[in-house]
Amino acid sequence: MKAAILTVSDKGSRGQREDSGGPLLQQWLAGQGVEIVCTGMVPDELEQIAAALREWADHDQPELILTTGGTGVSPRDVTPEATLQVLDRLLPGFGELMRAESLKITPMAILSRAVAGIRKQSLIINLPGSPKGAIENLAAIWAAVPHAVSKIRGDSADCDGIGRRQ
Ligand SMILES: Nc1ncnc2c1ncn2[C@@H]1O[C@H](COP(=O)(O)OP(=O)(O)OP(=O)(O)O)[C@@H](O)[C@H]1O
Ligand SMILES: Nc1nc2c(c(=O)[nH]1)N[C@H]1C(S)=C(S)[C@@H](COP(=O)(O)O)O[C@H]1N2
Repeated sequence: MKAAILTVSDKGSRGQREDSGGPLLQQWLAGQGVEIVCTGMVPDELEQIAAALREWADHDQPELILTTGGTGVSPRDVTPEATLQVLDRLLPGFGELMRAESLKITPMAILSRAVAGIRKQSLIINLPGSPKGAIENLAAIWAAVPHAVSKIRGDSADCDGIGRRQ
């Protein structure tokens, strides 16, 4: 599986804060055997976020595109709106499960407006900006990702018993 990671951060883009979220996600994904083919950082600007997602989904075509940051309630948090602009199809369950699992960790999980969905052949998932939060959310939904990306690409794998909790 190939993946891309987009860090959405005003401070990071201004060089005011080292992006620790992006590299941590790369490390976690490498542990799952995922090849990182694109990484990038943009400020919390809707058009820039949307342009990066379109570019990667339409040209680089990684199976998985993760964003980290900008999913909260701060005035400049617009990652979900940018993501919805570029999606062909919405996958509500990813955001639902991320919030449900995160609520077991922090009540602040209700502040996450993260969305996920499909653009062409890429699965796009929003993660929160805090590095710890990003990993927690990714781990919460990871069991469904390999099957999701194979079905998005038209593989005929059937769904019976896939990832069933033991
Ligand atoms: N607790 C944290 N520790 C380290 N880095 C963080 C933390 N929270 C956020 N970041 C970095 O900021 C990025 C954007 O996350 P978030 O949207 O929460 O930032 P912010 O705090 O709203 O401010 P900004 O958008 O200016 O970075 C993250 O991808 C990560 O690189
Ligand atoms: N698992 C988990 N989910 C989490 C968090 C966290 O620390 N752990 N942070 C919450 C907080 S404080 C916010 S503001 C929202 C959105 O974060 P973002 O604005 O950094 O994207 O994610 C929420 N979801």
